[in-house]
Amino acid sequence: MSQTKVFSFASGDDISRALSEFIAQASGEAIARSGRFTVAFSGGSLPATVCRFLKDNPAVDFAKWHVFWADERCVPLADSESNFGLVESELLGPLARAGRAIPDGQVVRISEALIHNSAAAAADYQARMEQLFGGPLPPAFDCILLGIGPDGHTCSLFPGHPLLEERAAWVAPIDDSPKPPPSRITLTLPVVNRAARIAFVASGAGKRDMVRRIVEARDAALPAAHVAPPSGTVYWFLDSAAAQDLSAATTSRFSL
Ligand SMILES: O=C(O)[C@H](O)[C@@H](O)[C@H](O)[C@H](O)COP(=O)(O)O
Repeated sequence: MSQTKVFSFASGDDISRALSEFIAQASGEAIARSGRFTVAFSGGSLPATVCRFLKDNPAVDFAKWHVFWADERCVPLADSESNFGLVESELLGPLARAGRAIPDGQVVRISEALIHNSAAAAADYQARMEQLFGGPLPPAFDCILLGIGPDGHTCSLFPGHPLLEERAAWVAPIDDSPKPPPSRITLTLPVVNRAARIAFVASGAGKRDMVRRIVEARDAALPAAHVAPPSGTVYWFLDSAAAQDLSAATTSRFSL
């Protein structure tokens, strides 16, 4: 059974400070155990929220990080729609300028040569994952950072989409994403549900009903409700507006 911990914070800065501590701890434990920290980022508002203080956290040994994307849009890396681009501007660039760069070979981007063929891009991305993690079991990331959409999607796993049933591929293509752009690659549930830690990050009143339906009602129509790693923990980092519809008993004081 996966464990769930739900934290509510007064401000966006408080969420970002807590995420910086949380990720520093996850990274420190993983590096002490295995010599590396494997992490996957989503796009949307998440990279800015996660990296605001993290990029300056002196406790983090970024040289040991291996960075992946939970989902990526099939666009050039320099495109404003690129999820890589968000993490580049919020974390990778600032770290490099501060002399604390994550070695480039440990930053696993979508292959730009394959963005016009999402199936090939997904297969290539999975092959590069396999080089690091081996097989045949799906990779067990140390930490996956997820957002939720207004329809309850997470990664690029959308309500009612056949990709929710994918059990073989670790990385899958999607060419009919209801959220633009339509062509993307995404981690699948078998990978997401092997992670040691999942952190959902959501803020704003627009997410409050969705958060309640996922966290309390476990509404199976919502992809994010399928995130339940049997040997991992799911953490929710919410602002008070997004947490507003949750019962007081659901949230707990932030502690690591
Ligand atoms: O590529 C993407 O679109 C994202 O990875 C997506 O899954 C995102 O995390 C959610 O849509 C939430 O986005 P917001 O945090 O911006 O609401």
